[in-house]
Amino acid sequence: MALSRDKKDGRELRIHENMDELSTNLAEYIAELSEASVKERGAFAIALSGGSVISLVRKLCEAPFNKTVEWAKWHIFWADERVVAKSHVDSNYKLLKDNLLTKVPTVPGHVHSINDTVTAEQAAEEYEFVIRQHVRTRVIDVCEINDCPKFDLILLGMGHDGHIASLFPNHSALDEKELWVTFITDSPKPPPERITFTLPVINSASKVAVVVTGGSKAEAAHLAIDDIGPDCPVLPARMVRPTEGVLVWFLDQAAASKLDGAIGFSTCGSGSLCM
Ligand SMILES: O=C1O[C@H](COP(=O)(O)O)[C@@H](O)[C@H](O)[C@H]1O
Repeated sequence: MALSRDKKDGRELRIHENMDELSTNLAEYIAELSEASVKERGAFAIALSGGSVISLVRKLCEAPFNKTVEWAKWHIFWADERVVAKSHVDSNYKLLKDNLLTKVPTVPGHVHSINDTVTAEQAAEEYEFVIRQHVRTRVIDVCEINDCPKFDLILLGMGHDGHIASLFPNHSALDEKELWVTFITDSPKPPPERITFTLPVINSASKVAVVVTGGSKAEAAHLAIDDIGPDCPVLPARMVRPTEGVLVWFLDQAAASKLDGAIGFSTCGSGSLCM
């Protein structure tokens, strides 16, 4: 069992001894949310990002998840996408297709990737339109506070610089308040052209999970999670604060190594961490 720590403000930290434990715990979490959403609303609307988190969701292709999850009820979106061809190695769609979509019985018509034949600006506009249609039919729930889409789960990774989705530090896209999906053409991490959910959409989700692994992201995890005080740099990951929803951080021990109190994490039995 992973160490689970609840922060005062409703955030939850789950710290895992190794990647296998993390991916199992993440798969269980996603499967439980899927089951609950299907029972309550008849659908599970999930938005995923790209990057290293996708190798961790591969566990869903294994037993028991491959058989128990109601894949036909999944409606799959991307929290961010690189504006490249779907067959390109940088495509977040291709990453998920290769790692999950070709291995479990999702419904092709429920997989909502961007139009890769238009500009980043047009792709963002079209993608927002697609999401609006799904909110209208309540395949995606709606947040009563701001009428934003309320995804059942938004699954994010975090970059070394603290970026989430394609929202990078000090970028004007972080200030977007009206649009649900915006575009950038100057991503500091290649490729430059991307579309991304905006913070209002991310923070309207029912559940947001941020997955961070590896010691090279430990400093960013510390700056994103701990109470740093007024001099804290503005990290996009720190701006993930679901208004009504729940935020869960999934970390491995290396990524958690610089968190306040990390000195007290120790192994206490097979696969467990305790403080
Ligand atoms: O460019 C991106 O980077 C982040 C983080 O990727 P990682 O490989 O360092 O985990 C990812 O979450 C995002 O979707 C992607 O477009």
